[in-house]
Amino acid sequence: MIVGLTGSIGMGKSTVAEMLRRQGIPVFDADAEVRRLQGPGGLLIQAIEAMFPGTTSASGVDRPALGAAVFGDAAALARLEALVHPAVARSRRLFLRRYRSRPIAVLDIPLLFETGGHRRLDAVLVVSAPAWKQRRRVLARPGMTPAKFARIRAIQVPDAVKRRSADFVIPTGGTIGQTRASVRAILACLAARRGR
Ligand SMILES: CC(C)(COP(=O)(O)OP(=O)(O)OC[C@H]1O[C@@H](n2cnc3c(N)ncnc32)[C@H](O)[C@@H]1O)[C@@H](O)C(=O)NCCC(=O)NCCS
Ligand SMILES: Nc1ncnc2c1ncn2[C@@H]1O[C@H](COP(=O)(O)OP(=O)(O)OP(=O)(O)O)[C@@H](O)[C@H]1O
Repeated sequence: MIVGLTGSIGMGKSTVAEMLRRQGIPVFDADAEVRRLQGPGGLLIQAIEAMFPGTTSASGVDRPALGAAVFGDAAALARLEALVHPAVARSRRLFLRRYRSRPIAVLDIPLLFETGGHRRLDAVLVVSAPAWKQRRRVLARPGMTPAKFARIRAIQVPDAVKRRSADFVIPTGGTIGQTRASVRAILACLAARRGR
């Protein structure tokens, strides 16, 4: 069973992904893959430098600089995505091949709905918290500003739409313990579905 995990900025994807890993479930982390491809010696560095001059150095992509170039400029973001997404898709295929004998493998993909990947999955999990909590969490991050947060929110599929399209919503507005309990309940439900 291939299960997608997604949610908007700061909703708790990484936190839930870690909980799933602790249950022994393989989780593909699309964001980590992007970081690897853009990090020191990463495969995409040269192409990104050619497209966005001055945004890379020996230590890889200067993420705040690249973010400033693409968040708020739809055409620039589309060009970057056209470079990054096929490379991530390749790694995802390798991951799925590697874990194909497992009962469940999870794909943690921030842009699952934005890229239409949800159509090829057996189930989609969406992490969701009230907008004010999302805002408070994100603005507490170093380097984040209200303007940058607004630009990112504007290009993401809204939380309400994601929730409507989910097979399971994982509420992340409460305590970590509550989130962990709902993750466990969903895993039990997926196991029961598999057995049917
Ligand atoms: C522009 C980059 C370098 C900025 O990096 P930075 O560390 O400052 O931000 P980070 O990656 O943590 O993203 C911040 C938030 O924006 C969201 N976000 C990132 N890229 C996109 C995008 N193309 N569309 C919508 N939201 C996005 C993330 O999910 C996250 O919620 C980086 O986000 C990037 O390379 N994005 C393009 C690749 C991509 O689409 N990645 C997302 C999923 S694979
Ligand atoms: N009940 C909860 N469930 C999940 N996260 C919680 C909860 N309560 C508080 N948090 C906090 O909210 C933050 C969520 O951040 P996390 O990095 O998991 O989000 P994300 O969706 O992966 O973000 P991004 O899209 O920016 O990568 C963490 O700091 C986490 O500790």
